[in-house]
Amino acid sequence: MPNVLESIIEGVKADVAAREAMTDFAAVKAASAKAPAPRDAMVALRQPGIGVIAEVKRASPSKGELASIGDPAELAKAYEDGGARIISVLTEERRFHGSLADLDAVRAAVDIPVLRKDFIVGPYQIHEARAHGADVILLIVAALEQNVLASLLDRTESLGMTALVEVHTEEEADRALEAGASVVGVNARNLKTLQVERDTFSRIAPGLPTEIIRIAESGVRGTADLLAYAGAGADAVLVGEGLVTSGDPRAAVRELVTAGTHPSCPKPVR
Ligand SMILES: O=P(O)(O)OC[C@@H](O)[C@@H](O)c1c[nH]c2ccccc12
Repeated sequence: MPNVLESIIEGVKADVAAREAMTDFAAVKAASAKAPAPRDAMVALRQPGIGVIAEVKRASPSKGELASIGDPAELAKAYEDGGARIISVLTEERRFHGSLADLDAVRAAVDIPVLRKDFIVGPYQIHEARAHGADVILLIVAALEQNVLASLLDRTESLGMTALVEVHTEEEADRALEAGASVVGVNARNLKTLQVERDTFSRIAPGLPTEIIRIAESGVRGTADLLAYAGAGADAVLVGEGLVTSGDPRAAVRELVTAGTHPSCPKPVR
């Protein structure tokens, strides 16, 4: 039996193959070269205080449908108004009900950097992300062989984008560093079991070199969770479900941003 991550990736590969049959690699590469220059996510992430990366997330494999998002552009604008530093857009279709159309809509609506959140398996999706205006790409260590991870990271950076390299274990964190990651995301949700393991971040983050930007992913429902991650050394938190189910995403982001920039909020040690 394939685990959840493996079965998601199987679907993603089939979807990429279908898109590639319509628009070949050379064409998507040419489109990525013509896209307006990427925004600098590192500058956004280095602002003082704990940043909020707010996610446009319609559904998840663990919970099914989370929110009916009629207008992803409007949601992204609310996040930006609320003070988010980066907008994450899920583009995986089968389990997360996202799309490249969502990415396009968000890109057109906001000025801050945009993250394409998907299960990247090859260079095609990186050029595709750039062609659709992405500034940041998620690379999931657990989904990639080491040499592939390193080459996708290089390709992301050579296109002027930033890679958020996602890990769940100390071994994966070592692989992220070995590949040359500068931004590491620790996902509290284990993508093989879908369980949220709350101490994952505090276990892994202290072992990362001080210059690495650390993002705490998943399980943030309110300011107490943000402050706990801040205390464990997070530079930013990535929040999906807590915002899309809040009823008032602008206010929900604002509350997190206020807590993350308050003088009493623990700061990363570096
Ligand atoms: O909805 P949450 O618990 O706030 O989590 C957001 C984000 O961390 C989660 O969507 C995520 C983290 N890494 C991923 C990789 C693929 C898909 C989704 C994810």
